[in-house]
Amino acid sequence: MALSQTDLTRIALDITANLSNRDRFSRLLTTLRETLDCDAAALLSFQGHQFTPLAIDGLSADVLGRRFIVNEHPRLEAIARAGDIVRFPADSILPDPYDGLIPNVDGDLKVHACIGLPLFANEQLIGALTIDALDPNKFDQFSNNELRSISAITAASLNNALLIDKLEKQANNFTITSSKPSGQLDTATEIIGQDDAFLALLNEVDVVAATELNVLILGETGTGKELIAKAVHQHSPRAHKSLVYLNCAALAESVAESELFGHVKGAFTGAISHRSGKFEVADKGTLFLDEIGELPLNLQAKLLRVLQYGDLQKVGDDRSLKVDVRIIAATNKDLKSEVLAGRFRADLYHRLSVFPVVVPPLRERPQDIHLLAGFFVERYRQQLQLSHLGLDTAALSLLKQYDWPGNIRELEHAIHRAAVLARSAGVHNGMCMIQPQHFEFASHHDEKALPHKAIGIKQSVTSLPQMNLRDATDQFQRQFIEQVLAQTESNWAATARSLQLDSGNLHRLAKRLGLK
Ligand SMILES: Nc1ncnc2c1ncn2[C@@H]1O[C@H](COP(=O)(O)OP(=O)(O)OP(=O)(O)O)[C@@H](O)[C@H]1O
Repeated sequence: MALSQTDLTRIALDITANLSNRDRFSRLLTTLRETLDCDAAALLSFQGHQFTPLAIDGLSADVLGRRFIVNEHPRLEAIARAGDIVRFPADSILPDPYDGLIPNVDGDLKVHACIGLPLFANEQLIGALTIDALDPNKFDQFSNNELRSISAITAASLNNALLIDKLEKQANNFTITSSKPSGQLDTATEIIGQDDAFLALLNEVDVVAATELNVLILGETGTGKELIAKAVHQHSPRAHKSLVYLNCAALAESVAESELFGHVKGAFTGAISHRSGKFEVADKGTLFLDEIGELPLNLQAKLLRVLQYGDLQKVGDDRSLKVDVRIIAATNKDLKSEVLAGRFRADLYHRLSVFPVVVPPLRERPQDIHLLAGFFVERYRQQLQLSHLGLDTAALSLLKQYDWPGNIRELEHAIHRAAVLARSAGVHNGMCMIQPQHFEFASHHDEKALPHKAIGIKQSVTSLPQMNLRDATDQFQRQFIEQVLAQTESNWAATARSLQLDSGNLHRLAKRLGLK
């Protein structure tokens, strides 16, 4: 027997230690790695055809943020189906999901020892433990029965943790679903983040969601305000009703009032039929007013009236209409200064800011960078149909050094672009690796605190030659808009005027370029 009673007792004690789940699982994995003398180990939970890493040891930090959809990863699929320990032959042709993800080991993991231990509770698969070693004979000394004992102890611990999570409604695996129009399938977006401040925010979301209070979501661009707004709605008693979205920055002045409140036939030239506004569509549900700081003053007065009395008038109609709508508003502006500057009504501000929620910028959540990076790497691995996509250690540390003025959206775009460049650089040993040079900011990352706006257009044009025309044009537009935005202190309406663009068009362009 290769495993002693003491080893098993040590494993059992580790998981009963009075620690948070996260710490308990990391400790368990460290003990397992030492006991089994393996090079990498991972504990994953299983839900809805997906494995989610809960703790990893010996693997690249970004693995924690990856979400492994079972039918995309043949080894994990084999573990999920097996019902018992799976020992993969050292030369198994099934690709290993961790290929290239063991730091300091060349991308090629092809011949190595790998065992999967499915974890069950009441005959239901709740997770898996995977152990990998570079020496192909490493695990020969352990009998299946010994491995089953480890599996049973781990499964019991995981099951307990999941039950506690459920009871406490812990918010660290918040998932929100978004209904796509025209009968498309619902997609789920997980809100990734384990930083303490971020978990506190998710807790606030849970608390306020249960009430009828209006919510004001504050935070820099790209921090995830829209995702938080969806989470508030989906955790609220209105979840079964609509969540209606309106971007106040994209409202063309001529139709803004009708967009919000609707119009009756003949109200103005072109009003050939009755039209419901967003408020009416959101009746009994939630209206999400994104970029509320951009709402023109005349409409602020009308919005205030609906919030005060719950009734509205359609354009061209004298009658008023009662609506029951919960408002969630979001802005990346400092609304208090907007009030002081006379650009935002104080009374509306007070109505909206009953429950302000502040989403922290990514640079204040440094521990979440590798999670989010892993999450997006796996997303673009799938989208680009690559069998393996890794982020090398230097690239990951570069991501951690950068200050992310465009926050999570910028990180997502950076990973997408880097994945495309890594793919074009070629696949080696079945592995595609994202490296520091695949990030746009790599060349000036020493100037960490340097905001985007300070990067001279001329300077970056000289570093464009390996791009195609479209990417180069996008980059130029992005930087040009950023410079004008900097001059207007992030006032989108003023930026649109300066660029002589319609604000709706600027909004769409900025979204496409990843600026919004
Ligand atoms: N915690 C998170 N986990 C996973 N994805 C996230 C998270 N936060 C944001 N994202 C993703 O980042 C992108 C930007 O998020 P979102 O649109 O919610 O930001 P925002 O703060 O509303 O931006 P803006 O102020 O520019 O409208 C989206 O693709 C979103 O899905």
